[in-house]
Amino acid sequence: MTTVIKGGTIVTADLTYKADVRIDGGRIIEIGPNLSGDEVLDAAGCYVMPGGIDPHVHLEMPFMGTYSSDDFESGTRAGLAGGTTMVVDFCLPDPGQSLLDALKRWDNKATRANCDYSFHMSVTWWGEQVFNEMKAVVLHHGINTFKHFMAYKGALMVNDDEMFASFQRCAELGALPLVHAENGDVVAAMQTKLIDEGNDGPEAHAYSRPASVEGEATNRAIIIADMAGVPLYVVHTSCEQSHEAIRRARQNGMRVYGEPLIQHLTLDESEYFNKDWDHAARRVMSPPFRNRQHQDSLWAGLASGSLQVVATDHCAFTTDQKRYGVGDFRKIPNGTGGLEDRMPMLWTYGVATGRITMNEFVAVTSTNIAKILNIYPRKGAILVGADADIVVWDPKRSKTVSAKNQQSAIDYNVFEGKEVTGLPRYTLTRGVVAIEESTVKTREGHGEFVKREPFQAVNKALSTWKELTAPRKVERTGIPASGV
Ligand SMILES: NC(=O)NCCC(=O)O
Ligand SMILES: [Zn+2]
Repeated sequence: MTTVIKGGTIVTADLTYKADVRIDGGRIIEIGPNLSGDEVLDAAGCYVMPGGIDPHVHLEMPFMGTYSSDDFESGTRAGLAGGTTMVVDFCLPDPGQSLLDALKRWDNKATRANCDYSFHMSVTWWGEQVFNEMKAVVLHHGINTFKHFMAYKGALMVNDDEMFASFQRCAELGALPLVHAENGDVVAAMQTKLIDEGNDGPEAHAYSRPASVEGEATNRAIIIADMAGVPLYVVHTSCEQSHEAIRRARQNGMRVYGEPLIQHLTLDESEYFNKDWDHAARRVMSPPFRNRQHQDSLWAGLASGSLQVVATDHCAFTTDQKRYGVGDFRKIPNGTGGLEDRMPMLWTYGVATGRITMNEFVAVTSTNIAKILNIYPRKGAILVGADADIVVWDPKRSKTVSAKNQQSAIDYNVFEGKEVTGLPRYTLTRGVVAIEESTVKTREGHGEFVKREPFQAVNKALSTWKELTAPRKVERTGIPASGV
């Protein structure tokens, strides 16, 4: 059966033009005027765009003594409802655990996915076993990205020497390291001080993680990546200090990518000063929300290209779970939702306000990350041969965000009450209609794992340059006798 998306305007990262799209076998098979098919989807007045890719989600994540409450079923259903057709979760080995054993757990969880997915592997400890298994992860399991937490001391955090060793291994394997950049030692010390002073509420979470600790860690990770000769992807870039480090590195020729979250772009630190404990705690995530100056910097980075991707870090905990931290903000599970709202919020606060163009919207929600992850043009493109992961975007549909009608399993929404204009009319996952306006037609288990090949070009270029510029012993004749 062929499906035709008819009468819409195709918007890609580079082009805007009118054409129909014909789909068969889950792929785009033709793009052109006046196409016909067995099933016709009316796209009049809509933009036909590559479905969103969210490269930063945590579904059923074991974290801070609990599990995040959206699993691969509810999480991917939420994503599809908001126009996202692929997610990348983080496989998280326990300290000392085999990476391959951890991967089995994630493979099992993901069988319920409604859309395609992939994994980043997290490096949560270091040793010969990790070094060896990284190769199998890249070559046999289709994972070309490794995440490093510079925060969460005593839990997920890795030290600089471990990070340097892992980055060097990534360089050899054609993999890309990711960092959660916050100085975990300083954060831990700040947390203790705040608690000792009687500052135990959710606002203290923000006090303990100022922008400077993020900027410092970003800069440190960039230098370690440069020394290791590997590109770097900085997740949830939330502040000017971190953006500044990324911008400077890029100006100096380094391949460094930055990923603001929709939450940091549209919500600010005043959320933590709300008198309602639950309201503030529900918004506790790391890094915390910042002030307007930082938000302006992130928007500018998206417009100018110094920041490349908008993600969510979707890691949703219920109010009851957040209440584990009553009396001690350090125990509030860190994380917020966002999968269903990322694209509508970015369209409303980005495209409709003129901060970014429609083409930049496609770039930062889909195409750029597809290129960074090495899955373009299978994903992130409206091209013949690409997977038919497509969102038919109706710029006139609107709603008020509310937990009452969201797909996510949790009992609140950090964007509650926001008016968004710009929503999917249809979301298609490999050619199958999963969302038709407000009707959810998702199919549990439809999602497939997307294998990602190691990087050839960038890692090769970096290693060639590294070799050319490596320190070399100067061969001398007539060396004078030792002075002693
Ligand atoms: N970001 C956050 O607060 N929770 C999810 C885990 C992480 O990525 O740091
Ligand atoms: Zn993180």
